[in-house]
Amino acid sequence: MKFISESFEKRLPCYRVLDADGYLIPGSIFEQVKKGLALNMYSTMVALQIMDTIFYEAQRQGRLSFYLTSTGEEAINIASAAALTPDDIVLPQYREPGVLLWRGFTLQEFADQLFGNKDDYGKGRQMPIHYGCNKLNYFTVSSPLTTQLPQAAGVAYSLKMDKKEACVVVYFGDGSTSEGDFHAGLNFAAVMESPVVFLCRNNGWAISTPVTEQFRSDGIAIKGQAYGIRSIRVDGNDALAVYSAIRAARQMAIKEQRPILVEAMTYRVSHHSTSDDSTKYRCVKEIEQWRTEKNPVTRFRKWIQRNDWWDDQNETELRGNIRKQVVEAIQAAEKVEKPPLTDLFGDVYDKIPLNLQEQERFIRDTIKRYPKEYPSDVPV
Ligand SMILES: Cc1ncc(C[n+]2csc(CCOP(=O)(O)OP(=O)(O)O)c2C)c(N)n1
Ligand SMILES: [K+]
Repeated sequence: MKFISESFEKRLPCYRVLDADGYLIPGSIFEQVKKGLALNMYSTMVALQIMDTIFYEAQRQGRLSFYLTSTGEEAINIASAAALTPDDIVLPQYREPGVLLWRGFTLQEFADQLFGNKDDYGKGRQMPIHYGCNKLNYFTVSSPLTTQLPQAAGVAYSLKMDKKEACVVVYFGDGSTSEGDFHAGLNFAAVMESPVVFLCRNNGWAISTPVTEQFRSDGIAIKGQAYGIRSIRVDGNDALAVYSAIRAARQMAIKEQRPILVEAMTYRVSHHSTSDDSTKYRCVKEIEQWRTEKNPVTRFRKWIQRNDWWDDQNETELRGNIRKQVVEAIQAAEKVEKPPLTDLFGDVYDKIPLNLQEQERFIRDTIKRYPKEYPSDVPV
């Protein structure tokens, strides 16, 4: 009689290419990244940083109702996006706007969604940061955690039936793996042999819940094996490692028609969102260390600068340009009128159900009674 041990003698290794100081680790195997691609990746990481900083401040000024940054997870966002082709379908959680940025979503399109104006594709019906874009193969962010995983298994199965040269990439956090949908999604994809890359951003925290209170396993990658899914753990703050791992995962998913699980180790440097103060549950020293020494954008910059592809002047120009573009996008989005009130109720159900009809009557009455409390520019 032999029980399988609940623990492993050794933790799963973590795939790395660049060390903490941006030097190539001798002997590491990785996909070459040429100058053009490297500079595009770096510029987009910086754009994500700046977009996050300015939108976050706009929320603090009361101009936006909500915001959430990807600070510390720029390499996972951009390097994974760079490893895909535009035909690959993305099912995001909410901390991956960099994937959309990489695919060409403009700063104006981001700002329009955040302000919920009439140019927003969601017609202002979603909270800020719930981006989505049909033409860029990016499903709309949905707040209920982990619903995107079983959906991804299904979307990938449809690619399989259509014999497409593409896969699905589905993003989620460590906390999301505690939902039943995580297990349903992995098992479904394994059994149905769906070409999907499950990309877990293991950033240590699910709002105030640390991973130590989330699971007793050696992280997430090990769980793939239990479902019969090939898996890897990768340093999520190492853009070259993320790029290579996702390229390989995508290739295997499509060629071998199978799911792959990637666990990217990182840290959520920002507060969970603008509704959170993370210094209430974690120490400031830890946050600062990840913001500075372990910063994925700085690490990648050291590598491109050592290759003589980048200098301080390039940096100043890039940052100045992007800052200007973000501010202009905010100013333009603020001026665009809100969608008409009818859009709040139509366009979801074929026939508007009774409870929604009642809600519509209620809000119209309320606006009539308290006209000063509602913006006069909302067309009814
Ligand atoms: C089903 C469900 N339960 C709880 C929440 C509330 N909630 C929103 S974000 C979050 C933390 C998720 O953490 P994780 O998946 O690790 O992603 P991260 O925010 O760290 O990127 C929680 C609990 C929710 N949105 N949906
Ligand atoms: K979801």
